Amino acid sequence: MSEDRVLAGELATAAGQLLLQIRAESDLRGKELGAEGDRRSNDLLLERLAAARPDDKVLSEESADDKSRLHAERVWIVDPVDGTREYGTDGHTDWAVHVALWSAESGLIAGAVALPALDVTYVDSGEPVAATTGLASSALGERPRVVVSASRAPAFSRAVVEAIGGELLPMGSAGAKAMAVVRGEADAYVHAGGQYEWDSAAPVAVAQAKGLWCGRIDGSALVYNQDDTYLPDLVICRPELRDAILAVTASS
Ligand SMILES: Nc1ncnc2c1ncn2[C@@H]1O[C@H](COP(=O)(O)O)[C@@H](OP(=O)(O)O)[C@H]1O
Ligand SMILES: [Mg+2]
Repeated sequence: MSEDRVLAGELATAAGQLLLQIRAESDLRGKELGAEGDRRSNDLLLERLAAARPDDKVLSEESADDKSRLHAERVWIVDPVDGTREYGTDGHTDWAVHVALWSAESGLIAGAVALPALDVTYVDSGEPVAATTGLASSALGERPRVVVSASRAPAFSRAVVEAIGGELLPMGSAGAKAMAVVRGEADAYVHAGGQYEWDSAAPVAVAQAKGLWCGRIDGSALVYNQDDTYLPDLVICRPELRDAILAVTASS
């Protein structure tokens, strides 16, 4: 595995452990805990990236946007806590830390998604694999499961599950939802209505390496390190579901 991928995995895991510790030791809950976790996880990621990769730029949800990244060769795209709402709520495991690396030459070249409450970090293998070997070995179920935001499910959610004869599974965090598809617990993740580059960069890097199809709801490519970091919609799904899902989402 490339050194960048190893670093992405180490940083996401370390930030996740810090977040677990903060949650265990703090009396804060809700938005206050989310804000504290965001700030301290961001500090850890920025410090460790500055030490390990001093020449690279960083785009973080929790930092001022340094536009020099637009001319950089390599940009780390990080979300210190994804699923902030769930992190602040007792009993939730659907929150994540995202660390991705984008290069001007090749787009996303490394990605790690830590799910600290589940004690697991997913790192993209860097080797594109066939869908049949990369995905969970289970065949597509009779009723494919579609994960959607627990608080902001897209308007087309119901139409998507009707088109594929599936069922909806609400869940927090873009990273947690994408990794549910990577694990084979779900078959697709659809989102629309708002999101930013840091919400999807690392999850997409991992999901693509697993042979999942990733793109916008109109079928176009997800493009990162843009001036405007708003990237409001995406589909991550088993390739065999792509056409049926896009038939609904592209016309919505
Ligand atoms: N309509 C919207 N506008 C902006 N961001 C959105 C959004 N819907 C979801 N997101 C962001 O996408 C991430 C996953 O959301 P959800 O849990 O609802 O699926 C969250 O990231 P953060 O927790 O990092 O803010 C959330 O803020
Ligand atoms: Mg996020």
